[in-house]
Amino acid sequence: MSAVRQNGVIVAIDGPSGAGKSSLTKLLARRLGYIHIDTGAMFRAVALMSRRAGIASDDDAGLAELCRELEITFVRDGETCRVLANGEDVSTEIRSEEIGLLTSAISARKPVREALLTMQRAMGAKGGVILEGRDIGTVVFPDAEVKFFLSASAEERGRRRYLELAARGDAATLEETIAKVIQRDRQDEGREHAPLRQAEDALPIDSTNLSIDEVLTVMENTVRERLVQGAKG
Ligand SMILES: Nc1ncnc2c1ncn2[C@@H]1O[C@H](COP(=O)(O)OP(=O)(O)OP(=O)(O)O)[C@@H](O)[C@H]1O
Ligand SMILES: Nc1ccn([C@H]2C[C@H](O)[C@@H](COP(=O)(O)O)O2)c(=O)n1
Repeated sequence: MSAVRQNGVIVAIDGPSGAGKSSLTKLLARRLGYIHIDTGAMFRAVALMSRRAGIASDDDAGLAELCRELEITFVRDGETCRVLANGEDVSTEIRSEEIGLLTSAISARKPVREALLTMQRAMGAKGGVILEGRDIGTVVFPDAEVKFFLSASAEERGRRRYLELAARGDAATLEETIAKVIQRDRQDEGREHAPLRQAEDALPIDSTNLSIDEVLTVMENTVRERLVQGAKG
């Protein structure tokens, strides 16, 4: 356990698309009174702003300039958290499947990762935070006191995403959705910079056959045990 941070420990939750990271991070943050940092939303905001600016996903100079001018902030709105890009609420627009796929390409670019790495470390340095993403426990905060790697089968993650899309009126089929999940897994795992992988000291949780509440119980108990261990020194 590293030196005690000002506001509590840092919790890292990494894993592939549709594993349940955002759902569990929101619930765990509420239970612990911690701040939820959705790093995927930050990459999505960059992707959205790059598309608006007509910057190609492989234009590293253009993306670097965009990130230098971009301020991403999270603001609480009741039970939800809104994502602002230069003060504009982009919470809904960044969630489209089109932006999701563009984000996977954008997030592979080194200038984007370097810029968001600096922002994420600044957001979480004092602790009392839960960051969810693909590289939190391996790159952003390798010294995080608690790390989880949350996964589920591609079929189960595709099913979950399919239900989400159907609820939004999206006509994508289950087979198409599973294929897109697998495509994004390959892109996130196969990229050169900060690929998706489980940190050696992360607790793996396979949620394929677990409810959200069952996963939450494992996570909360683990964090609280680490907090007690840390308090003992
Ligand atoms: N253990 C679970 N059992 C059943 N459904 C789940 C479980 N975990 C999450 N879900 C559902 O799966 C969908 C995707 O969850 P969530 O958005 O939290 O995943 P994610 O890992 O953050 O995905 P992404 O990285 O693509 O944003 C949501 O509708 C959520 O309610
Ligand atoms: N720390 C992170 C978080 C996200 N990404 C990439 C991976 C996804 O392709 C995309 C969107 O993430 P999501 O909102 O679906 O969790 O952003 C990353 O590379 N590193």
